[in-house]
Amino acid sequence: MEYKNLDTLKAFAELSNSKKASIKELLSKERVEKCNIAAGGSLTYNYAAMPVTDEAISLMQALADEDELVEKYKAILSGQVMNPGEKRLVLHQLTRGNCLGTPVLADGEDKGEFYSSQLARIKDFSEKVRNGVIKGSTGKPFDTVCQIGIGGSDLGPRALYLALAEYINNSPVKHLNAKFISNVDPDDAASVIRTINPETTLFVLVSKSGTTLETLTNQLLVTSSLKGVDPAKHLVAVTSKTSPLASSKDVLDAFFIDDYIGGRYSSTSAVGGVILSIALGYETFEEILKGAHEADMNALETDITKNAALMDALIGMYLRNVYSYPSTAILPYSQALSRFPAHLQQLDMESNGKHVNRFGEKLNYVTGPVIFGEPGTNGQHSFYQLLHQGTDIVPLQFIGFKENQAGRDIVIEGSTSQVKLNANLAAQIVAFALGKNDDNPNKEFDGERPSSLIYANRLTPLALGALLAHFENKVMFQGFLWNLNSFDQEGVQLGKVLAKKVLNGCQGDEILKAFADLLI
Ligand SMILES: O=P(O)(O)OC[C@H]1O[C@](O)(CO)[C@@H](O)[C@@H]1O
Repeated sequence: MEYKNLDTLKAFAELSNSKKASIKELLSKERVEKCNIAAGGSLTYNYAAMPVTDEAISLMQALADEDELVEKYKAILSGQVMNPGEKRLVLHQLTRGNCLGTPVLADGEDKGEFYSSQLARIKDFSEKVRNGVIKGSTGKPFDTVCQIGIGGSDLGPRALYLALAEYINNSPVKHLNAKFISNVDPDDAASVIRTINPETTLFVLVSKSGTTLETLTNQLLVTSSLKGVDPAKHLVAVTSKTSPLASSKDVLDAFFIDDYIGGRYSSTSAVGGVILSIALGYETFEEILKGAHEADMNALETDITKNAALMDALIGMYLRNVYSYPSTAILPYSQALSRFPAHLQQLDMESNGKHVNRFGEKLNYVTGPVIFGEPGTNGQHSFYQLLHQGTDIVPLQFIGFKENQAGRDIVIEGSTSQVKLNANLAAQIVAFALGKNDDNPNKEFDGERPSSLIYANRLTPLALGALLAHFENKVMFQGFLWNLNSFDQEGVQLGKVLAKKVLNGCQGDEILKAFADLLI
């Protein structure tokens, strides 16, 4: 859908060209207290340090209304085809609740029913593994679960597990160690196999397509290493019903994900549900789903000052298309979120790193930004020099929590470590925004570096679910704004084809062979 009329976009552009807002001039105590949006799942999104004036906000509201962004979201939720090319539905939000209250039927199947039946199976299976009813082939209960998968079959589930491991350790809920194998690099699998006891480890083989080279290779590498056990009793599959894996006899059980759920949007399906329920308890996974559903409900707000994901999306587009900033940094001040930026790289860059619109027409505007990031305060000792004094301005997305997860802390020089962490977070937001004058240019900070902050009291399963869904919905709204198909990934296919060509001897492609000869 093109914009009904381009006045809003033109006004948007003129606004920034003619009178670029200054964060230094905008920022105040009152603005910090005013620019908060409840995002669901105990999260709050704060945009006080973004260069958006009231005028820009009213233009963004007009753009959201003109482009019918919430209506498009409702169309997705009700199972309408959004992508003309693929005739595919986009149903990942349905895995955590039914926002519109009506079941989504696709080819006659009640998808809500399918998802709840899969959840029931995950609950039953994970409880039996955790309480020793389901044991390994030598009769020992499982104490470790290991996911074999890559991309969306690895990044989201791994990020969510790492985000809650310490939280669970500091709770009465039993914690089964989870490990992850993803890369076809044999050292990846070796580094995990060396640390596990085959008799007490259950492997979760995750591949929606059931054809991904890395995952199938690792399945054989792992099962060939399992001495003294029957591999089929130590392996479950998570795949689509239409994949070759669905009918494999080499697995103890199989859980299914809907064809209409993209890999990078699949953490709240069985792709994340099986391993998270076995490792952290089904109730923990249920809380993640609850938080994600609350964020999905928040994303239905038509008033952008009440819709955190939509405001985040609009500001992101403003900084990308009007200020022409090429990248965005995700900076969680929480070591538990160490792999969350990596998950968001796939979510954002594989969704909106596109050069044609939904109708296959070449675009004449820029689309998805480069996403990178590391937890704070570590990033401060790594790449913050460029963020503060580099020649490129990089929009920043901070994430922070008032309390830690492990419950263990120490007071040194009058403050706890958690307070020191958040003192750095608050300081960085202000340093980026306001900078510092200095007679020595090398010590001068221009400021005017835009940032947002998502915060909550503590990184709980509920907050984590909402955080996951917030970014999924932000990326979805930006895809609508850029008129893209955010739910395919043609850009990853060429590399796979050429890799297969190398494995088959390069078939006369001398440049390909020249590089292959350097390495093989
Ligand atoms: O789950 P599968 O089908 O093995 O795919 C793994 C990943 O490969 C991709 O298809 C391409 O990177 C991702 O979108 C997906 O998450």
